[in-house]
Amino acid sequence: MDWKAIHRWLGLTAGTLAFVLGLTGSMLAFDPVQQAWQAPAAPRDLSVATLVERVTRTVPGAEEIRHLPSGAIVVFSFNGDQAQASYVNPANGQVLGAWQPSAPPRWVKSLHRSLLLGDAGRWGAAGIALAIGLMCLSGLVLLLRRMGGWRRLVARVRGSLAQRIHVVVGRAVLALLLLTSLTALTMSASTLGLVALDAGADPDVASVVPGDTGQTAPQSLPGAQLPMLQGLSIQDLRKLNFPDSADPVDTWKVLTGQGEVWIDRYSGQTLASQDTTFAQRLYDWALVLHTGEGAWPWAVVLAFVGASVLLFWWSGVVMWWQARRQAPHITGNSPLTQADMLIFVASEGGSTWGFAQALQDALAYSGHRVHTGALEHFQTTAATRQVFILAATYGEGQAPAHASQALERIEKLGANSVPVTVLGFGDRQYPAFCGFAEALEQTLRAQGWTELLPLERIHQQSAQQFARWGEALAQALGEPLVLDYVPRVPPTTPLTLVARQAYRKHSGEPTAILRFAWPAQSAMERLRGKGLARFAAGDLVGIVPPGSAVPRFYSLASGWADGFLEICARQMPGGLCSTHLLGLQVGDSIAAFIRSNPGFALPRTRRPVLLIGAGTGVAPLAGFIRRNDRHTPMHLYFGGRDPAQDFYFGPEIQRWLGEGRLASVQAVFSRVPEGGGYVQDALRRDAERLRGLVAQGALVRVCGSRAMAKGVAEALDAVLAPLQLSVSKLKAKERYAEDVF
Ligand SMILES: Cc1cc2nc3c(=O)[nH]c(=O)nc-3n(C[C@H](O)[C@H](O)[C@H](O)COP(=O)(O)O)c2cc1C
Repeated sequence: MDWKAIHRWLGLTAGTLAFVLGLTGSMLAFDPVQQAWQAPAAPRDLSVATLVERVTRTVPGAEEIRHLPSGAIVVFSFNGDQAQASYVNPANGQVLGAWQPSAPPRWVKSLHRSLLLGDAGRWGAAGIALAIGLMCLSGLVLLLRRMGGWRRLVARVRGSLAQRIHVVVGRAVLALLLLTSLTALTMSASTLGLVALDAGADPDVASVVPGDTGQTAPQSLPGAQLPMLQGLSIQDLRKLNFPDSADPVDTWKVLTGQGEVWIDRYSGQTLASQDTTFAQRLYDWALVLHTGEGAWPWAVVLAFVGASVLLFWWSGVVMWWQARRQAPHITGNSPLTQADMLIFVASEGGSTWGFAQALQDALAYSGHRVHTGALEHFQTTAATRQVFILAATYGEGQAPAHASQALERIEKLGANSVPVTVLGFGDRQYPAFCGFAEALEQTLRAQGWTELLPLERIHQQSAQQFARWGEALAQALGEPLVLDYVPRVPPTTPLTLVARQAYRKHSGEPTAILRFAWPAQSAMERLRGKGLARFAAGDLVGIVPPGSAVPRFYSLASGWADGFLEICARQMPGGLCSTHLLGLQVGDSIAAFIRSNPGFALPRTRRPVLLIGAGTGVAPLAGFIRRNDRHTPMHLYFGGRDPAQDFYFGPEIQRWLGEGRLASVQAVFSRVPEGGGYVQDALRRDAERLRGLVAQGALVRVCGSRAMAKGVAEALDAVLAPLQLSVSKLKAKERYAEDVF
């Protein structure tokens, strides 16, 4: 079943009306809260008989006593021709003031119940309640799929702001919202007459007038002397009707949660009783659960649930809009049966379609007929010469929703001689990096499909990595091929260089720590989301060099709170961006934007933190240490080549040690005698100590080249084996994150 389509379709249609119900529901929820404040609640141990006695004294002509869900007591009376309803203090019967039926304006109620459309509207409102229930169910399925199962349901949420809001709010209120929609349906069923709640006609009862004594009119028993009322606690009473003074055969009528009872006004005997039906009890429960009547703390919860619909609706629409913007608009698609090159895509957020378009354009440019489609349509035709699968991974190594059946489909199809090449898209911060692409690769090979290129895995939609894959592809095809993927670049802000510290002036590639300032922003600009986004150490700054549309990303060595933006840039041979950066003079500007890297950010923690970095990879780690005002025990392992050349942040590191921001540092250098080798060698030597830190719950952050990160992971796997732990287990617990380049 396509849960996503159901969820999205319902959200965009019924969701907009659900937003109205949520808003009005929230407003209505204030009523029980206000009611609870209006009059004192009756004490628990008060008997109805005592209350009747007090009321008879203070309210002449009392006809009815109601015990409101809020706990307050209201007495209805007739004073001459004047009907009155007053709050009464149950402790002494004193009249407190006139009773106001209900505070919220009628139209709010009417909008909530029937959209101001009478009976047809009631059906509409019930339909929306049903739709909300279905959205809750489909939402749960999608939530589980996104997070990767029940066990990971509470894990940190990733994605765009709208996605995070949708998921976080969903986790908090899904069950409550489902309950609200079910209770609404229960209530609608009775209002629409689908179930009968009437207990049936009142029994035909009458008080028996005692035999004529010949002198006076027969005396009614005062309410205070009725045995039934003496034994009835006010907590159980809902409503008590006094016998009509003008009708000698009228009776007392008592309504409780259990049912109705009629009492003879002379003898105090019970004349008849009627039990509450199951349907009535159900309705009563639904009423309390849906309205919070008589349970003001619950009403407050309901107000939040109502308001959450607003957030759902807004974030849902934004998510839909974002997905639409990224939706596949493949241009220049050839018909499947005529294409010699097929591209199949599996994407959740839509970005992989952009890569497919670049591949399609490049292949078409070299004269191929190319067809691009979604992976669930995987197939080959007589014309097919090559197949490429571009697949993103979600959840814990899962397929994007639309391609959830693709593996099974491929398993059922027999292989033929057409080579199928898989290109995975993912993020190294997830334990199952490109897990779905790997599963596809395995299945295809097991089925006997050949390949033009082995599986390649693209980290964080890297345009550079994709271009390198394109070069390998061009070589394998024996054709000139240029993959020109132009990512969508957010608006940039000019940053001005305010300081630079150069390293390696004499040998090796020049490197510099560059510090930038950003233009001042007014509060209004910030509100409108203009200017540089706030950032923390470990987030990325995207820099668009002049003459290119493709940004390069650098890890940030500072946070917004530091008041400057700092990176450590190394000259890449022939690198457009690094040449630009290293050529900057103080006062020059660059065009930049922020990309958050939430998986790598360091949460506030008291646990020990193990920071492992090599070369310029120490930059984000330096940013973490710089902000460590709380003196969390941070331990740094730094790997360089030569302390005279590339001990980046060396003097600062010494200072941070002295200030207690850094608990210890192990710096090793691979190109000098007795330098200590590589950083992974230092880890192996410190195995015992590291096991101790990890056993204390340490968080680990690793930053550096891909080869270095691999070496570190292997070394730590060996170190942690005696603890029955591994890097992938720590990753799954979100205790280990890498930032590799
Ligand atoms: C909620 C969520 C879960 C993800 N799970 C994984 C994962 O388990 N493994 C992985 O390698 N990448 C994972 N990613 C990263 C995406 O696969 C990666 O960003 C990909 O480029 C997105 O492509 P798309 O926009 O076409 O869907 C996840 C991303 C999100 C937002």
